[in-house]
Amino acid sequence: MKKIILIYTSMTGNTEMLAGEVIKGLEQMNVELTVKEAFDSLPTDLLDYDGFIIGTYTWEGEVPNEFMDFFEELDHVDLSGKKAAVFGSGDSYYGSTYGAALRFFTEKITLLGAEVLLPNLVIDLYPEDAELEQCLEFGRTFAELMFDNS
Ligand SMILES: Cc1cc2nc3c(=O)[nH]c(=O)nc-3n(C[C@H](O)[C@H](O)[C@H](O)COP(=O)(O)O)c2cc1C
Repeated sequence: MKKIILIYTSMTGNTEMLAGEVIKGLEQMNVELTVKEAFDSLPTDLLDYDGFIIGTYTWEGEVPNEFMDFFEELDHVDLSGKKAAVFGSGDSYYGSTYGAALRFFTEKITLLGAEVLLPNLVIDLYPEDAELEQCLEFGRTFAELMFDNS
């Protein structure tokens, strides 16, 4: 069974709602899932899993505080062979920095050797029903692609 860890942070609950649906999608598949919050996680946690999913909002064009140490310490971890995906809530009002934290994560984990299986899923603020459905599909598809890639 494939082992997947989902690590997320959410200040006002939007990314948490998205995470709930991604988790449901993953749970519909035959995977062993661990869920942790960013403040409670270390990049070395990723080494114990076949795949990982990051859920994050964006704060002033940056990775939010709760993920900052994790993000910086990632540089010391070899992610070769790991499958990954990134999702989160942002606010399109912020224009060029809309969902920027997701892009920072994707760029870094790619450089560190991870294979990003899906395009980043950024949702504008609070998710509507159709967007919750997209999150569920995101989780299901991630699990499916992990099997296809093995
Ligand atoms: C001070 C401040 C700065 C923000 N900066 C950005 C930003 O640069 N880019 C973006 O996409 N969203 C930005 N946001 C919006 C949050 O990412 C958005 O509200 C998100 O839904 C919060 O997710 P959460 O509910 O999971 O905490 C900012 C919000 C605040 C209050």
